[in-house]
Amino acid sequence: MNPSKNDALVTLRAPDGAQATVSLHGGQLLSWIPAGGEEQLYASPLSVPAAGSALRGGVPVIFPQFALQGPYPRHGIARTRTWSLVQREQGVQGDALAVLRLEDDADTLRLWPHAFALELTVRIAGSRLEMELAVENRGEARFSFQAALHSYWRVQDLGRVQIEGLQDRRYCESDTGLEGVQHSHRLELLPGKAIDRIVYGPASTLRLVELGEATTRRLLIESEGFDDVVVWNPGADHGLPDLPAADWQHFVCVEAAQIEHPPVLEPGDEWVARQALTAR
Ligand SMILES: O=P(O)(O)OC[C@H]1O[C@@H](O)[C@H](O)[C@@H](O)[C@@H]1O
Repeated sequence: MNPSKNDALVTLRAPDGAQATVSLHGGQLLSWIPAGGEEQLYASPLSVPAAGSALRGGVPVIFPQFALQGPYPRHGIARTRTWSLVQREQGVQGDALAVLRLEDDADTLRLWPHAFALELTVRIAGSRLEMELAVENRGEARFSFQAALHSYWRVQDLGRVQIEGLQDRRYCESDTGLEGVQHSHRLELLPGKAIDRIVYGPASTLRLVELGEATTRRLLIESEGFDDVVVWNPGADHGLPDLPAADWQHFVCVEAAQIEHPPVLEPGDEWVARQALTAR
């Protein structure tokens, strides 16, 4: 990501040195550096904010549709819109937080005919990041939706990465429709080979583990309210114009998601889900 081309960045700094950057374009967390630690998120250097398009990297918000599982724009309408900053606090509780909001307007109503509000809260302190997504029905008719926090976790070398905690869960490969059950505790990624898998609930605590020469990096991923998880990497033959050719090996998406059972919201009702990350 080229920050100089993005004048809508909100930076957060906690008293202990933890830092984060959020883009109003897409309401998207782009960077998270735990106190005394290293960047945890991948953001493509070829991705620039542009009206109607999504940034590649960080944590795009998927709402109200996952991928092309319905008639609306791919991954919904939130990641391509400009959000507002409604609250920013630094140091009050020893942490830093930002609250971003997106409401329906004439454009969103053309794309998805419902009155809604989304609020994304990002809070950092020490080695922890918390993200909360709230969806409110501001209209007069009920609606259902899918949602995800499409998190691009930065890794040094995808070949050394495994995801722990998905055992005994059903999955579906999005590209082939192949269904199965994840039997082993560890999902090892095959470098160069694409993976695009929805793992269905119930939610559990996951660990992203990268085995290094000298040290092992661990990211604890806890979610609440999101039943499903998407594991995605486009592989070596990705052909994505906004991703450098070799960068597939420097991230894996582990997305907290609500896909299989879309929540139904009555007028005035709210749905809230969270993910919390701890870097170790
Ligand atoms: O290129 P996009 O629209 O950002 O989508 C990236 C990927 O996002 C993942 O969530 C989907 O499972 C993949 O199918 C998709 O390719």
